[in-house]
Amino acid sequence: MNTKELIEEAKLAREKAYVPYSKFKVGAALLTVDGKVYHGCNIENAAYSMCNCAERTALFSAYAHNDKAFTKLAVVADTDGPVSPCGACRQVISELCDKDMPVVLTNLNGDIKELTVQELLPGAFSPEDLNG
Ligand SMILES: O=c1ccn([C@H]2C[C@H](O)[C@@H](CO)O2)c(=O)[nH]1
Ligand SMILES: [Zn+2]
Repeated sequence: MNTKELIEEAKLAREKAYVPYSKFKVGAALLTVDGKVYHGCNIENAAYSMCNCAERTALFSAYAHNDKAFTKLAVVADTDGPVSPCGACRQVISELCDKDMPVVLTNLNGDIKELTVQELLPGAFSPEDLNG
C-alpha cells in the first residue's frame, strides 16, 4: 500500500471518531509489515482527561491483535497545515515504532509533512532510560 492509499485509510478512520466535546475528528492508519492496516480515531469522554487520540488508538488496536511491526503511520485532521500529534502520542509512537519509520502528517487540503519517528520526538524517554 502506498502513502496516498494509507492517507485515504486514515480519512476513513477519521469518520469513526467519537468527539462530542471537541468536535475535532482525527484519523490514523497504521501499516504493518504484512500489509495490514489498523485504523485509529480519537475517542473522547465526559471525563475529559480520558480522551484517547487517534494515533494511540491505532497502535493499541494493533497491539491488541498481536501486531507489533509497522512500516508507516498516517494521521489526518481538518487543520490549517499538516496535523501535529500531541506529546503523549509522540512518546507512545517513539516506543512502539522503529525510530526510522515514516510518519505522514496531513490534513483535508492535502498538505503533507513526512517525518521519521525520531524526528517526531528527538530525545524521547526510552525503555533504556529505566536501567539507570
Ligand atoms: O494529533 C492529534 C491531536 C489531537 N487529537 C484529539 C484529542 C482530542 O480528542 C481532540 C482535541 O484535542 O483531538 C488526536 O486524536 N490526535
Ligand atoms: Zn495524541
